[in-house]
Amino acid sequence: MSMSTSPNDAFHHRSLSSVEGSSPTLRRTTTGAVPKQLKPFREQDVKILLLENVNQAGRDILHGQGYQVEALKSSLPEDQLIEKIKDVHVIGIRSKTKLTSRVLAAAKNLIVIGCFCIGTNQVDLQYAASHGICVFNSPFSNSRSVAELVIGEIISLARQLGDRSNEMHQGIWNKVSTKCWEVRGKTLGIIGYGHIGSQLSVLAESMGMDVIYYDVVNLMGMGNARQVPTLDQLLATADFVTCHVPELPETMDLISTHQLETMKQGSYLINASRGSVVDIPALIGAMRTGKIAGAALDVYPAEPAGNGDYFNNNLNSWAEDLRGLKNLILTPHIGGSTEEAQSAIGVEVAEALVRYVNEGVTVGAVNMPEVALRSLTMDEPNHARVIFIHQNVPGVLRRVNEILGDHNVDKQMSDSRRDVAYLMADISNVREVEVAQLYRELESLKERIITRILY
Ligand SMILES: NC(=O)c1ccc[n+]([C@@H]2O[C@H](COP(=O)([O-])OP(=O)(O)OC[C@H]3O[C@@H](n4cnc5c(N)ncnc54)[C@H](O)[C@@H]3O)[C@@H](O)[C@H]2O)c1
Ligand SMILES: O=C(O)[C@H](O)COP(=O)(O)O
Repeated sequence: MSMSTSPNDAFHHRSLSSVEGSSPTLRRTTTGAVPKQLKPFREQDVKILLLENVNQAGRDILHGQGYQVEALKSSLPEDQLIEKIKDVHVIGIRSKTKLTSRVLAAAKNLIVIGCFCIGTNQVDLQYAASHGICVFNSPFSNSRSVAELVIGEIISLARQLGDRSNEMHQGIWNKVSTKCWEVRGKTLGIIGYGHIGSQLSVLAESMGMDVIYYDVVNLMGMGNARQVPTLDQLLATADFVTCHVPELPETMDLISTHQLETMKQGSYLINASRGSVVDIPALIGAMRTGKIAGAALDVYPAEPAGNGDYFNNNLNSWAEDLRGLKNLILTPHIGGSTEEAQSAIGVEVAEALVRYVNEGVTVGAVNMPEVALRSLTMDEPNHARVIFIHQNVPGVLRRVNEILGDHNVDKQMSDSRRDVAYLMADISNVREVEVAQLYRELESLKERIITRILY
């Protein structure tokens, strides 16, 4: 049957969503049945691609819904990603997979992205929003893990633990105390006092450190920690400087030659935020002169796609210079890699994806307005939930409500964020043929980005 000839057929095939140029593939569960929850399609038709070894706890939740889940251990090169993303309705990634506008343009069926991590800099959030693709992350489930790693690094740098351990592995006994320090009484300077920075502040104070921090926002300090007005003041005062800012144009090379010169002689630098935040050639220079006595890096401008890949000059031209430095701890982006953090993130993001796919709820989204209506129950038979993502321009709500006005609208919520608006409405006592008509009318509005009708 041709899809364009039958309203029912168009409705069936497009009941999850319609994106310009997509090939609709999803169908409803059973014709005419009273849904227990809003399930607009057979769950087994929902295709999910998970990259970068998303935790089992998250995979179990998605499998538990009956979705088709393909999980890969590493990220994919762009050409392979473009091929794979064409088909899927949901993609789950971590920090390495770059979802650029070029990649997303190929994702014709995609309705939602789950970042199973904190950072969302790897996704073109604006492009995604303007194409009706919702993005979720896990804003703080790995914050504690990062803070604990940094505490370990502060002590390791102060005691040159990495070097002593390497020497012992080579059979060399080298017992030294020169330039090895207690951390008690030393000053920790935290750049970016958000979820991670503030956790770290508490842990550092409990070891007897003085804590200062610099942030673009005015924030209350934990314990005795105090905010300083300028980055230069922090750099000139701290014995240990640690970066916990997001990747933004303003944080690119936040620590470069001038900042390293401003730091105290023999101080230490830690970066577990993003690789773009520290100018690594400048750091190499400062460590060679002894200005910086030690450093710990967990993140790099370019990172290998998966385990077993090389970290060398082919990836970053200075990698081998870096590897030759003393008292430098290099870790492969493991700040958030603990069992606790990964399973918590897996559950949190997978649940957000399920809520979005099944109920259209955007609470916690990072690029869409946050909209929720309570779940429908058995007491509300023959309901349909209309989701209309549209351009945020005057007059659309009036036109949408003219269309919905022929039905009994039980509840409705609408909100906007920048250029994109999200409307959700539950209508009752609606027959399938009416829903199909409703769908077509909403789709005909020129401001429409995506229409979904869940029933
Ligand atoms: N290494 C890892 O595995 C790992 C794990 C989690 C997060 N991260 C990175 O750490 C970053 C910080 O995480 P978070 O959860 O603490 O984020 P957050 O958003 O809670 O805090 C970031 C803080 O940085 C501040 N900030 C922004 N721009 C700034 C600037 N130019 N100068 C000073 N302060 C600035 C913000 O105001 C905010 O208070 C994340 O964006 C992510 O990139 C890395
Ligand atoms: O943004 C984050 O949460 C961290 O950088 C961790 O990223 P990962 O999940 O890729 O290890």
